[in-house]
Amino acid sequence: MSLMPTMIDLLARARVDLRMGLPVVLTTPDQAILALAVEPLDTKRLASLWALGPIALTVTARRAETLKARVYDGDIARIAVPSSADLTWIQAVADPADDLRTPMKGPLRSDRDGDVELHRLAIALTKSARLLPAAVICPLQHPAQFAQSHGLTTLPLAAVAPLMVESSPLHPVAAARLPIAAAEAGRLHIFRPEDGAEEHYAIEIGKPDRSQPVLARLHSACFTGDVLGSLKCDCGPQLHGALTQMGAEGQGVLLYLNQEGRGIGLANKMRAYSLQDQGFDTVEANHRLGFEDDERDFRLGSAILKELGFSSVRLLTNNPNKISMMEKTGIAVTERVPLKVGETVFNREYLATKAAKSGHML
Ligand SMILES: Nc1nc2c(ncn2[C@@H]2O[C@H](COP(=O)(O)OP(=O)(O)OP(=O)(O)O)[C@@H](O)[C@H]2O)c(=O)[nH]1
Ligand SMILES: [Zn+2]
Repeated sequence: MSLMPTMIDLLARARVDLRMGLPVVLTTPDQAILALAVEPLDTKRLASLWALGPIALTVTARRAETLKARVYDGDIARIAVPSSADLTWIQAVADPADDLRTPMKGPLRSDRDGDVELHRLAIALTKSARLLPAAVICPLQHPAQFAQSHGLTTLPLAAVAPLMVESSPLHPVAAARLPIAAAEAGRLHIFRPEDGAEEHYAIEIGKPDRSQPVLARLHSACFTGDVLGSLKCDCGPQLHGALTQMGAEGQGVLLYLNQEGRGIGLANKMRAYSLQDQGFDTVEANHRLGFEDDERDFRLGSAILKELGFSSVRLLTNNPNKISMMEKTGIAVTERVPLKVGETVFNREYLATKAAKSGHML
C-alpha cells in the first residue's frame, strides 16, 4: 500500500502526462472529464477524442476576451469545437501567435450552464505544467474503467484541489560554501518542493543574525536577463546589484525562485516576447496568452526564509506585492530598500508599464 502513489504523486504525474500530450481523467462524484493540453496535442489523439463525443476547448477568460468569445464561467470559458474544426483551428484559438495575421477565428460559441469545476482544474493543471493555458475536454461516462483500460492518471477534484491552492512544502536538500564575485563568504542552499515542481535556491552572504531583520531579495528567475544579459528587462543588473549590496554590508540572503517569466515558464515568456515584438506591452502580452499579469507564488519566499531561520527582512524590491505577500505569510518587512539599476533604452517602456499597470514603485 505504501508504495502506491499519493495524491501529490498523482498530481506531479498528471503535469508530466499533460506535457507529453497524454489525457488525464478528472472526476467529481457526479461527473468526469477527459482533459488534454492543447499545446502538445496531435492529430491522432484529437481523432481519438472525437470518437468519444463532442469536444469543448477550455481557455481562460483572459484569452476569451481577446477572442471576443462570451465568458459565462467567471475566470474560464468553454468554447464549443465545431465538428469541422481541425488541430490547426484548435491551436489557433489557444495560441495568440497568429492573432494579428488571422484575427477572425469565429464566430465562436461558448457553452454555458453545468458544472465547470473540472474545466477550471484542467486549466490550473496546464498552467502548473507551464503550458499554454488551454485544454480540450470531453465528458466521460465510466471514468474508472476508462482510466484503467487506457492507463491514464485520474485526479479526483476534492482530493487534488487543496493541493493546488496550498504551496507545496519545501525541504532543504543540500548546502555548500560558494564564494562569489560579490562576496567570498557565500553559501548556496537548495530547496525542493514535495510536489515535484521546480527547486528553488537561497544564497546566503556572511552569517546574518537570525534575531535581526536581514537584507533580503526575492529574485525570480530570468534566463534572458540573468544569464544572457538581456536589455529588455532589468533582472540581470538587479540580481548583481542586490548581491553587491549584500557583499558590501557583509550579510544578506538572496532567494532565487525558479518562477521564470513571472511564473509562466520560459517558453510562454518567449511567446509573450514575440507578442511584444508585434506591439503589445508586457501585461497585454500575458493576457493575450491567457495568463494573469503575474502568476508567481511569493509564499515560497517566506517558506524558505522561515526554513533558514529568518522572521524579518529589509526587502530589496520595487514591487509592493512582494511586500504584502511577505507580511501576509508571516515575515515582517521592516524596511523596503529600493533597487533601481539597469534601465536601458530597450526596457524603459517595460519598466514604465510595470509602474503604470502593476503598481511598481519608480
Ligand atoms: N511574462 C513576462 N515575464 C517577464 C517579462 N520580462 C521579465 N519577466 C520576468 O519577470 C520576473 C521579474 O522578476 P523580479 O525582478 O523578481 O520581480 P519584480 O516584480 O520586477 O519586482 P522587483 O524587481 O523586486 O521590483 C522574472 O521572472 C522575469 O523572467 C515579460 O515581458 N513577460
Ligand atoms: Zn528579466
